[in-house]
Amino acid sequence: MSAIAVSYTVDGAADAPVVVLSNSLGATRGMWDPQVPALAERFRVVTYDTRGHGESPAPAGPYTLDDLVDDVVALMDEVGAERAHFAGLSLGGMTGMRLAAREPARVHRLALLCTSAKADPQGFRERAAAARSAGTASLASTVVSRWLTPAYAAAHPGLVARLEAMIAAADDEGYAACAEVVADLDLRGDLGHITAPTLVVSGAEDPALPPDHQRLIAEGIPGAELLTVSPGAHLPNLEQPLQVTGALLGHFDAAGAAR
Ligand SMILES: O=C(O)CCC(=O)CC(=O)O
Repeated sequence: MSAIAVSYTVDGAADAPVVVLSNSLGATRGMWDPQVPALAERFRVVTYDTRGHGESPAPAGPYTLDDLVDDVVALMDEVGAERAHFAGLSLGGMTGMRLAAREPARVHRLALLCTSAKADPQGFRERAAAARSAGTASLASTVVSRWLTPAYAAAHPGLVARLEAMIAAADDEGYAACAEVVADLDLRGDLGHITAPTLVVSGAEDPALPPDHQRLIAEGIPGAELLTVSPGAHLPNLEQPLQVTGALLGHFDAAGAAR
């Protein structure tokens, strides 16, 4: 399958270095709302909806991880970014690892949040089957229970409701095809080929992709740094926005300091 034109938003000065932000399974680019304003003070921030999500097209599956990477490369071409910093969470991080390994010249610095080089294939195949048979709404409350720690969710019922609605609005087939991408991938052989300076972020209480997954990534990518956010579950950028935004700013700003 060739690249599709994904839906995206650009914030920040036109001549600033570009940062691309990539969403997790079931989310949209709106998941980066807590990060965009601060990042956009120093960077040209491109957020997009992975195919099958949000306002992007949901072509019939199957998709491969390389299809998702092709979409990012086309997006970078579209916004005129020969090279960009890239941050991705979970599925977005998987896209980022493959992008950085396959197209090293296109990635300046990489941030990988709550992601995995090899996830549980059976669980994601079951998730895909459930999305197809009962719709993404049937998954929403279980998935959100992994995105936030129980205490934070209890204190933020409005956020929980918005996140559940976001998942319920995801295209059933698009979600399923992306879940199968996660089921099929094995990026362990790619890690040693990633040359972009890399920050890996874990949520200490992430029940979806626990910190062991990120430790393996950090050990496999030469020179990678590992940060654990606590308390934090699968979407610590929502629960600990200041810490996660600060870590991204520090990591991407280091490019300027090193110049
Ligand atoms: O979040 C992702 O992109 C993949 C892992 C996942 O679906 C975790 C979850 O929401 O349960």
